[in-house]
Amino acid sequence: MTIHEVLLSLTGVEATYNHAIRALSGVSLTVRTGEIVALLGANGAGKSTALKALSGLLGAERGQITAGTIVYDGEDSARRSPADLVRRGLVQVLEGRHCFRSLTVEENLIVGGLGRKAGRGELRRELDRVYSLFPRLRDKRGALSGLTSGGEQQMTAIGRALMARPRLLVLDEPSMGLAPLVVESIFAALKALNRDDGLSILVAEQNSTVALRHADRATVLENGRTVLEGAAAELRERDDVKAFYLGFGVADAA
Ligand SMILES: Nc1ncnc2c1ncn2[C@@H]1O[C@H](COP(=O)(O)OP(=O)(O)OP(=O)(O)O)[C@@H](O)[C@H]1O
Repeated sequence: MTIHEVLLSLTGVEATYNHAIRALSGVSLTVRTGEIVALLGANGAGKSTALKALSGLLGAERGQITAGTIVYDGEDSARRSPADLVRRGLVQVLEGRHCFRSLTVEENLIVGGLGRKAGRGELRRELDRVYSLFPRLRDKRGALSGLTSGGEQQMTAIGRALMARPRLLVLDEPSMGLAPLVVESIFAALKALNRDDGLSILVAEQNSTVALRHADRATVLENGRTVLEGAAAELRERDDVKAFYLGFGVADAA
């Protein structure tokens, strides 16, 4: 996949909740078109807050950006509403695989395409694309989402985001609580989207092993601050990185 211009950049972003709790104190990261970037860090490092800041969702949790800049597609993202950012192709899959539990899998997917003026034929083709990425969803398309497995709900949440035709897909811990084989199939689908459709992806993960295996680059947060940034292949090889930042013990890192 060819990597082009900068699609998203955060520079020195600081953020608080309720004007009191400092959650970010200097986050910088870049995503270029055609890239998969992993945002890594331990529990509470600030990954979710950084994602909410860049997709305009922080305000919904009484959060505020207090310093720094966020530029998406050449524009200050603070000047755009979350819905506007979605229309411009910045689509986020929230942590916790939110699905409309009383809608079927297929209805959930269709909801993702409603914000666009797509004809029936186009919607059908996009549904088929989602089903070819996640064949389990085709089998379960008539089932109520609330009655499907955790992995199927995560696939539905990702599929719904894809129906909005993102340019930058942002995911918050897609591996959370899922069996290793399911996690692999989700990351394999993300990789295929990146390779075949040129989709740019920013994925926050505590599971740094799987994220570093699939990403081009990674940014590591610690206590709300970017402490490291580099090619995923290089970070994968560095034992100090694994031991100090990525939650591996020294024995695991060896
Ligand atoms: N809605 C909120 N209100 C107040 N404080 C919050 C809120 N959400 C997160 N925080 C705090 O902000 C800090 C960063 O949390 P955040 O959820 O961004 O980290 P994270 O890296 O995504 O962690 P995790 O992997 O556990 O989700 C933490 O100290 C957390 O307690």
